[in-house]
Amino acid sequence: MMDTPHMSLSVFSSTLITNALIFSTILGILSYVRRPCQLPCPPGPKGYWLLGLAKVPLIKPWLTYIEWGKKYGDVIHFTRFGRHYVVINSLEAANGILERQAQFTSDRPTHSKLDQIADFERTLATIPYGNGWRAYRKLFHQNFRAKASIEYRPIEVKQVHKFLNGINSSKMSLRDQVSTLSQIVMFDSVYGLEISTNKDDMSQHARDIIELNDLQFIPGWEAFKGIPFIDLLPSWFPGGHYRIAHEMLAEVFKAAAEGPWGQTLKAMEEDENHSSLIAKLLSESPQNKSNEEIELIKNMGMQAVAAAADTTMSAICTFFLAMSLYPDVQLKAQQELDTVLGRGQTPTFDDRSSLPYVEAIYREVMRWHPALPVGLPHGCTEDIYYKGYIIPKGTVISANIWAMTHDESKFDKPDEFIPERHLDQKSDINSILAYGFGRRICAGRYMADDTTWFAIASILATKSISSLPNENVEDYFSDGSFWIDIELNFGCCFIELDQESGLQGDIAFVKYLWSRNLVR
Ligand code: HEM
Repeated sequence: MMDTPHMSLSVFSSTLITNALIFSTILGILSYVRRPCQLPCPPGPKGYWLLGLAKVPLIKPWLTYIEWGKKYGDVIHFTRFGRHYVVINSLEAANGILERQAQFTSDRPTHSKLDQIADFERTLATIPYGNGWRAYRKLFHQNFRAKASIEYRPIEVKQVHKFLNGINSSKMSLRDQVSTLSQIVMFDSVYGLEISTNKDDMSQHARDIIELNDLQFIPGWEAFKGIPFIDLLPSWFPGGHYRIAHEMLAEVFKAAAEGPWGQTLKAMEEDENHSSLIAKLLSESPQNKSNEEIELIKNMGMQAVAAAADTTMSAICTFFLAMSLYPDVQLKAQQELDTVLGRGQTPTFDDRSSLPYVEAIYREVMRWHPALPVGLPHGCTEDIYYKGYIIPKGTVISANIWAMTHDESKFDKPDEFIPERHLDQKSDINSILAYGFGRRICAGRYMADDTTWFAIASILATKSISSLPNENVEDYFSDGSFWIDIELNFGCCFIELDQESGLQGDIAFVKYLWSRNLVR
């Protein structure tokens, strides 16, 4: 077989299925045999004997899980290639599993050989639970907790004002401008560096991380990782593309960590007034810093930029979309701003508590279209129990944040954008479900909260958003784990899928690797 894009996809896919079937049957038997059987797993779609579900939903999967939930309940279990998956559809169950049993549900499913090839230990979001995660999370927390995040506000103000000044004259699309804003705030804060567009090399590396990772967040898609020896397959062999993709990720992680790091060290040498988080951390007792500590700081910078890139962009783009569709909401917010601040005045962070309607808009943005509708997958390190069911050790657990923020029993007309629903609620960041759960809750949420709120308030105070061309809201959103492309060209989710099938996802993934010349 030739190592070429011209290889027939049908031959490829049938071989892939055969291999997957053999491997997964073995895995299925092993996992079935070792599965504790005193209690049943939660109900869910069964798929094939031992193999489990051949197909998992890849197109807006959160909607399929809501449908499954109507049949199976709010905790759904399925297996794929011998791996156990649980999807949680309700806040009550998320509290019972991810919060109250957090000591056993705070892992990430990144223990395979492929995960090691990808170097997932470099990012806090993907490093397995344990001492490595604790040290990394501690460093992140010290620099991005509520109090520390206040330090970045002057940069947020500067960059949001720059964004507003350029918004009408920029040659970039609105999405690219918002994407640039989301990243520049982080580059400036962490490294003291400015990017001019989201197409800059440094910026592109951060986005490549997101793109290569996108499907990994969808429950069941990454089940192939458990197939024995998959990391050893040559690139031309069916399934060999997974190794290539994971090697690519390692390269991208490295480039994203080393590039801005090197530039910051240079800037520190050349400019004695250079200020940034990295410079601050390096100047604190530099002689006592071990190589491990230096690596951790370096990786934290890369993680911060990558984590902020598409999430913050998604939230701000969602805000633009909502304002274009709900002009009355926009008017009401502008009246509040005019009354509290005076017409044409831009807000400051000190004004936040005096602007309850603007606050409600921010909270509704986070509810209406959460940036990561199925969050990031948690891993289960022990057998745990919930309402008479067992969730076996090793299960990949996903919180369907979308289902929780569109729960009709809690939110009247959940598909509509109604900020008023938050007006009499206590303003507590920890109640924003879009930031996730338990010990793996978003480590950058205070800064994300500041940046997103400040952008929303400043845009409302200075601009009027007119209507966007498309009537169908869902058309503005991509199908994968990340959201939104205002121009409808699916910039966030790198694969357009036309069928709800795991195999289609694999084929689309191979096509993507070919199209980017990533298959060698
Ligand atoms: C609107 C913007 C953002 C949203 C909606 C968001 C959402 C999330 C979610 C859902 C998770 C997974 C939580 C879980 O596993 O249950 C997460 C993890 C994470 N986020 Fe954010 N995020 C945002 C912005 C940011 C920013 C700006 C940073 C960096 C300063 C950041 C850093 C992280 C990190 C490091 C993790 C991994 C934490 C861990 O695994 O221990 N995020 N985020």
